[in-house]
Amino acid sequence: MQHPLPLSVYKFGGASVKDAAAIRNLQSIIGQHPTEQPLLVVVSAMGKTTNALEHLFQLAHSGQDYTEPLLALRQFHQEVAAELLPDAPCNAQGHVECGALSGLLQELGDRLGSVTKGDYDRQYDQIVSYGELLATCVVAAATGTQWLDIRPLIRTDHTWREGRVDWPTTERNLRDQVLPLLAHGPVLTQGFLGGTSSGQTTTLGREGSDYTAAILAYCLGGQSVTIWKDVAGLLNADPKIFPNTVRYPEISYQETIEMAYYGASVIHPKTIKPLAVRGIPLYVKSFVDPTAEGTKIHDCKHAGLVPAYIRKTDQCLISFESKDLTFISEENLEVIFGALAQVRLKINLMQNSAISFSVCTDWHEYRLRKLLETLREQFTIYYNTGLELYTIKNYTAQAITELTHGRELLLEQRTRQTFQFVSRTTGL
Ligand SMILES: Nc1ncnc2c1ncn2[C@@H]1O[C@H](COP(=O)(O)OP(=O)(O)O)[C@@H](O)[C@H]1O
Ligand SMILES: N[C@@H](CC(=O)OP(=O)(O)O)C(=O)O
Repeated sequence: MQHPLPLSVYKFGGASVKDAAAIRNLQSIIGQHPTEQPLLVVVSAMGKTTNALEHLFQLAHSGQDYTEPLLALRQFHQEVAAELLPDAPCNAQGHVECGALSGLLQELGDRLGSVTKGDYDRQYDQIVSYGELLATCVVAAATGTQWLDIRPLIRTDHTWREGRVDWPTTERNLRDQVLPLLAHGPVLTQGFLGGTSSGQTTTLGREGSDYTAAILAYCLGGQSVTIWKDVAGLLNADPKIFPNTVRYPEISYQETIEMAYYGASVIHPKTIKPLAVRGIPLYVKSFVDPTAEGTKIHDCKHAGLVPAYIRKTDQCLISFESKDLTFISEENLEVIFGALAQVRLKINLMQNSAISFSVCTDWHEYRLRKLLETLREQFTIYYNTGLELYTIKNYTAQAITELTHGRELLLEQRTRQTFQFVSRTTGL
């Protein structure tokens, strides 16, 4: 079944649903969408709920008491629901009836109670996914949109915490199940979530709701995706870190993919590819000023973009030296790459010299420990933690001088468009 009019996909992240006032603002934004045009809305967990769920899961997994933080999470959702739905009836416990909210909160408590030792990543997904389920329940009730459980539709493999999408099955599921619903008005669903063939919940990687919006637009033939943020659009740097930022009115998929890859946290790195493949434009707009222009990301050419600055914190620089002072050969590199892939440490930057090979990765203590266990026999390994990785895209000599001034550079690298360095954390 094909929808007769072009479909728009809107995505609202944690900041845009952080409390009742933010959800009313969301309601006003979707209310301005032409009623005759199909709209699919993707919503993330409210505010910092995903962090709170991670914390709850860690407590449960390590056998510690989680009663208070669970109560706080319950109360937060119930209070927001009560504020948004003042006329709704209350249940036997005195909580406002808000779709499946009470049932989901009960389920979350039960699941936390049955967390067992081991099997960390699979159990993480079963718990942390409640953020999006709870948020969509509240937002759908408040906005009168159709609530959709996305987990049986976005099919992934069993890579817990970073499910890999089975595109043909997902496309078939979405077309069969979602297109008929869109004919009856806006549909609202969860970002970040998927499900396996055996019906278990997976997550798509932290901050993965942008990616969900792209999956939906790709599979359903969307005409555009709009992600609503607390910034004016895609800027040349994170305004929370760098002063005097500049907005890009339009920018290519290619430039954006590179910025996201280097760590610009405004867009999840996996978001762009599905959109580029089907030529679907991505708009980044401000939920604070919804009529402002924002940024259009599409297939365009531009000359002379201003330099973009990206900082990745919590970095670790690992250096491998061959024990017998032989050269770093292809055989050695194969072993190192294999071990990095096995422990799921992603390389953010790498460099080799005759007897040493260095990689900069995100800091994950447990994964690094496993890496050291695997490679200790074969290599002498040094590592530094508490580092930052800076990238300047489309750099100028002046941009490099200003950013590196007064810093000790542990490693630097330059291509024609990109300058990167690793330094100790000092702040800007
Ligand atoms: N290049 C950039 N342009 C705009 N915002 C950026 C950029 N890089 C990082 N950010 C940060 O991204 C934030 C918005 O993304 P995020 O917090 O993930 O939103 P949400 O979770 O609400 O979807 C902004 O508040 C800003 O601090
Ligand atoms: N709630 C998830 C997924 C997500 O994308 O969130 P946000 O849109 O708020 O970045 C997370 O915090 O990782």
